[in-house]
Amino acid sequence: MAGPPFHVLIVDDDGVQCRLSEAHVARAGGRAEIAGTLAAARAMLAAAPSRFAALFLDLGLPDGSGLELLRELRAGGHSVPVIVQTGEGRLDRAVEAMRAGATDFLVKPVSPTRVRAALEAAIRLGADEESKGIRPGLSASQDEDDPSPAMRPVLNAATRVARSMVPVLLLGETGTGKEWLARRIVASGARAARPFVPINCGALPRDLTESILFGFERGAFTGAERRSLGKFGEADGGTLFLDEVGELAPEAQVKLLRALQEGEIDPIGAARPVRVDIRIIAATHRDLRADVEAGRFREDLFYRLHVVPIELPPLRERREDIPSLARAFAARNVPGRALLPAALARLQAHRWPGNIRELENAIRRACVMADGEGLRAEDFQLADAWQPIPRTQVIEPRREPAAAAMGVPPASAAFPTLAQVEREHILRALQECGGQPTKAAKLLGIGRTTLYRKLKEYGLFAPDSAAETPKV
Ligand SMILES: Nc1ncnc2c1ncn2[C@@H]1O[C@H](COP(=O)(O)OP(=O)(O)OP(=O)(O)O)[C@@H](O)[C@H]1O
Repeated sequence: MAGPPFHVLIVDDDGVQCRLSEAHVARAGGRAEIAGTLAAARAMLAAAPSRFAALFLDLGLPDGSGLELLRELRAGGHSVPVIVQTGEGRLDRAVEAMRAGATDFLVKPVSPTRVRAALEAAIRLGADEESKGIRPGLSASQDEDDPSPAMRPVLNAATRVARSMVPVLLLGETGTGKEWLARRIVASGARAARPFVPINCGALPRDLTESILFGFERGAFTGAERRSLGKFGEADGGTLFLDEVGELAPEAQVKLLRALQEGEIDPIGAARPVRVDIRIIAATHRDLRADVEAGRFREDLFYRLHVVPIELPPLRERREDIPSLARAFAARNVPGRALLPAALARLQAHRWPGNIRELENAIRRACVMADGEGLRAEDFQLADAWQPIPRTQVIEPRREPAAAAMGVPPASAAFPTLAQVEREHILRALQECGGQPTKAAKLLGIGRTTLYRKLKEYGLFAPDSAAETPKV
């Protein structure tokens, strides 16, 4: 790395590990200093608090855990980037380290490229903070001024991870704002000005997954007329948002794991691997742990992604946020149009199976339909939600087609639109199969992914559909 020489403190009692880390620091253009105990590290940091551009911190030290030192540093307002190193199988400690304010964590044995990427990112982070002052974390916006009790821990967790490099896994039903939160996290971190590349893993065609993710060289295969960077290449230096990560095919899971572990990728047709420096934020509405148990998702990949899980509550559990969100969406559509009290009451009473996305769509539609000054309760045609279906329970037949359900355009009652018919037909298939999506997909002659997409499109995802994940 170019620039003036910098100092890195290696806190580790393992001589071999110290030499390895020292070599990495030297290769990156820095100078390493070594502390074999917590006491030595404390003394060195106290003597020259701003001497070190970064710390490598081992957790198991002769006189205690490295976490103690990390906590002391953060409690004292010290923001030096700290790269924690843990032994294999100690990912629980990594979560703790992250919560204590670690910048990144490496699981030993760790590849040299991964160490180098971590070190360079840490130094950059430190330099950024020096020039800009410590970042305050997520900035406030309408619904964050006074968030609901359900959102408070979410926003706090987001603030904590914003400054670090650790992988974050965002959990929550469809439309709860997982991508929104991912962008907020990135916007207040050191990578704010770097690329944010979202990928919907559920929409990756199997045969093209590798080339879309990792890119290819010109002439790598018939039709490869130009070199392609791939999503990893595009996100280099920035953040990759892996949406619906639970939908990744098994082969793609292996490749993703390698990219995360090694910090390098193999574009198709490339002579050698390419080093990438990427922060990963993944999201899923599924119960990934159950997928691991059922053999659908690789356990090792799960642990790589699940370092800091943050769960977004469904909108029905944060009803206090509905007025501010609704007002913000209304203002975005037609500035100055007020939401009348009866309309707000109606919005607060609805179940919102499609969550914030459904609310946003409902407001957008109401803004188009309404002709008065303000939005009235009658301007919102909110369909009853599809209730979560216990497997044994049969859905009550719906009396009316849900014209205003998310994604279904309004139509005259006399002649339903194609979308309405499709929605009703899907509901009937689910009813026939006791609410099991896999069976319903078979019955409908479509793939499970297509069915999920349609359920999502029509706002039909049951609130605990993640728990209802079908068996493959
Ligand atoms: N707190 C918020 N303030 C304003 N808009 C929000 C907020 N949260 C979510 N949104 C908006 O709601 C919509 C849905 O959010 P988002 O796409 O992030 O959900 P998601 O959980 O990623 O959905 P999916 O699982 O379907 O991909 C987006 O248009 C987003 O901008």
